[in-house]
Amino acid sequence: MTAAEKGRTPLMAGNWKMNLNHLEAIAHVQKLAFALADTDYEAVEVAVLPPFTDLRSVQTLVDGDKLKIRYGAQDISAHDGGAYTGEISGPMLAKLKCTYVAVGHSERRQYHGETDELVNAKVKSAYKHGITPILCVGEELAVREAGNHVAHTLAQVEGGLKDLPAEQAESVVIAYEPVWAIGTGKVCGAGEAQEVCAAIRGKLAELYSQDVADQVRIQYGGSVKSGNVVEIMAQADIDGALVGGASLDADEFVKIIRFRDQ
Ligand SMILES: O=C[C@H](O)COP(=O)(O)O
Repeated sequence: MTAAEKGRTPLMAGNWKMNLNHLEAIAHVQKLAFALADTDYEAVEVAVLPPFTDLRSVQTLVDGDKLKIRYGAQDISAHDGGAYTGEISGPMLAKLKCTYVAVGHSERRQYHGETDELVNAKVKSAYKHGITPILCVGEELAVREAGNHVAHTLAQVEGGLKDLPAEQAESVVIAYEPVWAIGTGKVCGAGEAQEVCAAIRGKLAELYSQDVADQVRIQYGGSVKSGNVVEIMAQADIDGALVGGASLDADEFVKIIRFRDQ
């Protein structure tokens, strides 16, 4: 059964990473909104995760034009405020009405040394301020080659959700992103992605309950494009995509969002 058949609304989120200034952000969101005008947002949820500096512009556009595109941030501080130079807090993101925040993206883990413990603190900070975390997990190439990809990813899920109550866990979004497939053009086979996403759902059932596991949306991320999204979205435990590079091309992102039209 696909996500929709299970009652989980697919979430297509564009992670812009460190791309597009606030003026480019406005043009990009306007183009997306125009192209998505007749989209049934009840059937597919659309979100963009721009850099922090774009959030106010995106908020103004979304509010002003009553767009149904949601937005969020790419990171959140574990702290609510204070002497943390360069950090952006949950209260700041909540004030900007962010719906989502990506937490523990592999680029944060790799370049900024984020541990499961810190990721867990950020997940809790997001919930504390009413923002839904998109918890990113996934293995590096060496881990997959050693055959430890499932265990590695499940450990990240468990670490990221540590001590999180079921009422919060049931709304978390988990993005499975094999690191070796990010920005490389090497897409993880849909069946391989499904194997890990099914294991993630199994872990959620073990940590919480089958009911919680059935509610959580699990995205796949890593070189998603219009040419492979249909096969990815046909997998039983994949409920959306976290799209990097392809989300910067409005036409391509729209084709991904409208995967059902293919
Ligand atoms: O957050 C998005 C992922 O890192 C995937 O990026 P990508 O679509 O450029 O491979």
